[in-house]
Amino acid sequence: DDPDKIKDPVAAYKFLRQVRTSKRQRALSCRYSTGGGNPRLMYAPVKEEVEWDEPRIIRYHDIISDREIEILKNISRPQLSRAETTRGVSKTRTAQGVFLEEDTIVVAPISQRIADITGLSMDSAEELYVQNYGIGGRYEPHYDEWDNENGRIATFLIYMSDVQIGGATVFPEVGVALKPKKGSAVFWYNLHKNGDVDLYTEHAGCPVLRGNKWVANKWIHEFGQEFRRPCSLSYWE
Ligand SMILES: O=C(O)CCC(=O)C(=O)O
Ligand SMILES: [Fe+2]
Repeated sequence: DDPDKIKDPVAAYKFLRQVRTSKRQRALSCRYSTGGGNPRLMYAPVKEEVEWDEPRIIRYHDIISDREIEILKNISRPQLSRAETTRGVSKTRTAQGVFLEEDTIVVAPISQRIADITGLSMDSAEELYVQNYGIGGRYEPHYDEWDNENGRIATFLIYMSDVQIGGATVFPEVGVALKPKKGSAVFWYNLHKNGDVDLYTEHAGCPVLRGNKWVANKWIHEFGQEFRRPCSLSYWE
């Protein structure tokens, strides 16, 4: 039963709920990383956990403090409620979101940290996009990038809350479920090195059944990564 073929969203989520942390996922490794010797990370290595190998999905622990999270939520809240009145209701995404300007106190250091951790340039990245899901809030299966020039080469998804029940980020094509864990982030490339979309990166935000889910997305684009992530003609890289 493929969710794409299921038109009824309730049936689709019954399917997605079956996506569970697999044995393979648990066997993958965990280590401290300095981003390949980045001086800003040498004294405070980031705890890195491989959630999946193909596509490579990396979880970074404790990359944002509770204080920073509170500030981000406080900045976002009034703008979220304003967005609600002006926007039509999306059928595939029942969350409220806002892009935060880079020049606010907490946002710039977070971008710098993402650059240090991933080794990628933030020059062509989008502003940090904060989203809040209430009970029942969900995001149906989608790709972050489809077919644009200077597309979203990678996604850095920060969890700004735990969720009591539900709310996992799932990759139905590969069977990975990422449980929101406050202060952690997950990172993956949406594009192969040749620029094609990695079809295994389709993902969804499962409905929040109990609790309140906050995430922040940093979408990183292709331009500026030419020397950081060299392109390749090979499909599989
Ligand atoms: O909320 C999630 O777990 C996923 C969010 C997402 O995929 C997106 O905003 O593009
Ligand atoms: Fe997404």
